[in-house]
Amino acid sequence: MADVVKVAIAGAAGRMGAEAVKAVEGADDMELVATLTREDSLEKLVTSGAEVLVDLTVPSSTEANVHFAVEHGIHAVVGTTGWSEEKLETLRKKLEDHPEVGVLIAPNFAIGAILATEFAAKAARYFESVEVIEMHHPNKVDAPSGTAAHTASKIAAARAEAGVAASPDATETDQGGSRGADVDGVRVHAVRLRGLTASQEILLGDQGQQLVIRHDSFDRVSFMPGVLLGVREVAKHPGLTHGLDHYLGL
Ligand SMILES: NC(=O)C1=CN([C@@H]2O[C@H](COP(=O)(O)OP(=O)(O)OC[C@H]3O[C@@H](n4cnc5c(N)ncnc54)[C@H](OP(=O)(O)O)[C@@H]3O)[C@@H](O)[C@H]2O)C=CC1
Ligand SMILES: O=C(O)C1=N[C@H](C(=O)O)C[C@H](O)C1
Repeated sequence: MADVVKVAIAGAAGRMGAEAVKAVEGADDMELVATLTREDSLEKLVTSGAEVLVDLTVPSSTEANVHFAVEHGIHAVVGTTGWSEEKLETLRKKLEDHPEVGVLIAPNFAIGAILATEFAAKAARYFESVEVIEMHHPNKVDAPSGTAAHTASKIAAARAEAGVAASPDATETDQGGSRGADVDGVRVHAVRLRGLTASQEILLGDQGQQLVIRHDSFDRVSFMPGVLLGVREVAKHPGLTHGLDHYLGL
């Protein structure tokens, strides 16, 4: 890519999209060539000459947007949630036909949240019990959060690799899903509360002790350095990258 990266933002009218527009406009090494709302045709990506699509839309839109970008040789930096393992696998296969294209699916762009997930995965093998609580603003449309699902999966993988048993739980009746969602065997609880932006707590328990790893995003500016890093790096990483931790050398 040239010194100045041509960027398009889908979901530009949304909470994250509006913040990303400001961030890209403020970056000397980027040019915002297109903003897309739900009404816009994806052809705008091609006609604007975009080199990188930043997708900050909704779970029901993101897959089509990213596949369109890949088919047209445009890299994609994706913050939108809703990427199941099945959807990721479909995308991996599509990328095999476009080996020069890079896609970053980032469940969370905030460095603190990325580190919290890493620390939790590292700690998970040493504790008998682990559960995740995510807390967000009440306008969020999906639960559990993409970050919490990603964190739980990484915790589960780390525990499986270390041969740690499932967290003990004597629950016999669970009315209304009180025990939360089961993500790869790890319980994930979702709170929706006015005043919050995005928080995550990982509770790790063992006999007579508890470790709590917590991260709070108080403002969406917390995500912007990660978005810009993704835009700068994505072309250097062809294929699918799941998690900004891979660009950070974590
Ligand atoms: N990875 C990260 O660090 C972060 C990820 N997120 C995720 O980013 C996504 C966006 O969050 P947020 O900004 O709060 O949500 P918003 O609902 O505020 O914004 C989403 C925007 O996308 C628009 N949209 C929907 N479909 C399309 C489409 N096909 N093309 C263009 N625009 C479209 C929506 O329009 P309409 O209103 O008409 O539906 C809306 O304006 C969510 O999945 C959220 O979980 C959020 C924060 C951080
Ligand atoms: O919708 C949000 O706000 C957020 N979504 C992402 C998620 O689902 O993990 C990232 C962050 O938690 C904010």
